Amino acid sequence: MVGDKPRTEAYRAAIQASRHLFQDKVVLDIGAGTDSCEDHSVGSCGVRWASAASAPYAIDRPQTRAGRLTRQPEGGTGPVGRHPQRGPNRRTLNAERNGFGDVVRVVHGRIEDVTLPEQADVIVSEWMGFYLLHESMLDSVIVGRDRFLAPDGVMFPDVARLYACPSTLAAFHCDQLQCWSRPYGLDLTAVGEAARRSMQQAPQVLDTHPEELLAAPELVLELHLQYVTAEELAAVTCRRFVTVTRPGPYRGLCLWFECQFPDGSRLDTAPRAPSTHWRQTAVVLPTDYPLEVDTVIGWELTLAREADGGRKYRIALSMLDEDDEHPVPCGCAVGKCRLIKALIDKEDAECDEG
Ligand SMILES: C[S@@+](CC[C@H](N)C(=O)[O-])C[C@H]1O[C@@H](n2cnc3c(N)ncnc32)[C@H](O)[C@@H]1O
Repeated sequence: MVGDKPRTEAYRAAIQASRHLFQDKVVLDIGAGTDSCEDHSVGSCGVRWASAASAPYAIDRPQTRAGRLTRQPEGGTGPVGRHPQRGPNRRTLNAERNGFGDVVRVVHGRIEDVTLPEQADVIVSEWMGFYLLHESMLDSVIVGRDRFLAPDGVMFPDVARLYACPSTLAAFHCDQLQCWSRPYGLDLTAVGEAARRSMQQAPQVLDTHPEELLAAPELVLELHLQYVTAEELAAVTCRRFVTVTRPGPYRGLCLWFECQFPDGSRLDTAPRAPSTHWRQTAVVLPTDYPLEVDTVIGWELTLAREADGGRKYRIALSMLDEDDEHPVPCGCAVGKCRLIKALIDKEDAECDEG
């Protein structure tokens, strides 16, 4: 993840642009560690804000090998250092080698279980999973927010949005499915069909090209991290009708997200943005639907948390009939939807003027 430059740079730039939010503040980094080296001390984001905050707490789950990189006092097993008000502190090699050994307060534990001596002015976290919600730790961040964020505190990032768009999934189709049609003059389409069936069971993580998108992207979900609740994340259903702007075979829905920081900057994982480790996610349809420009198509996407209490989601995608009820407002080209949208836009403009 540290190697994911667009991700890490987005946090770095946003933190630098918001130094006033961190200056002399109590800051909590939930999930501060880096999984890759199992130094659950201070990851790439944490070390960057540590210099500005007066009390940066770096929290991550205890791992068996965490102690290896956590510096202990000569011959002892306890934490190093004791802050007069804030109590004992662990020093870690990451924090130390970046000059913040005495500043960062490392807490090993789940955010759900740890205790802190004070409330936080800012909560920083990089919690996003594939298509935002998959195996995401947002539920834990919500618990952390409710336990530790001061009433006028700030979430960092503060908004997250999930988008979806019908796609040809052309590159993916070529790599994973088409290759089975006539390799070496043999008809192996049965293997391709089986592969496509298995893809219905799980969303596919892949890089897509903007030219594979068949219509304008639609906003599926907008989360305001200050307020969102775990209950709201249990099941998300989105119905959309869109007008096709590019002809091609419709093979599935492409999903991606963006996160917005308090300074307005964004971490964008769209097909047009530099690739991140999240890439995009495809929900693959059972068969191809050839589409012409100006066709109106409808889809319904449901993301439902698995009943086992884990962090996984079940995704279902279905096609809607053009005559099914359209949401209001709807961005498609059907006359009725255009009219309603024009009326709503007019009312909004009048409100803004008034
Ligand atoms: C994406 S990684 C963090 C990356 C790191 N902040 C960086 O900048 O490189 C997410 C981290 O959250 C931690 N985590 C997941 N659930 C947690 C919880 N309930 N409490 C504390 N940490 C948690 C994981 O152990 C993992 O290290």
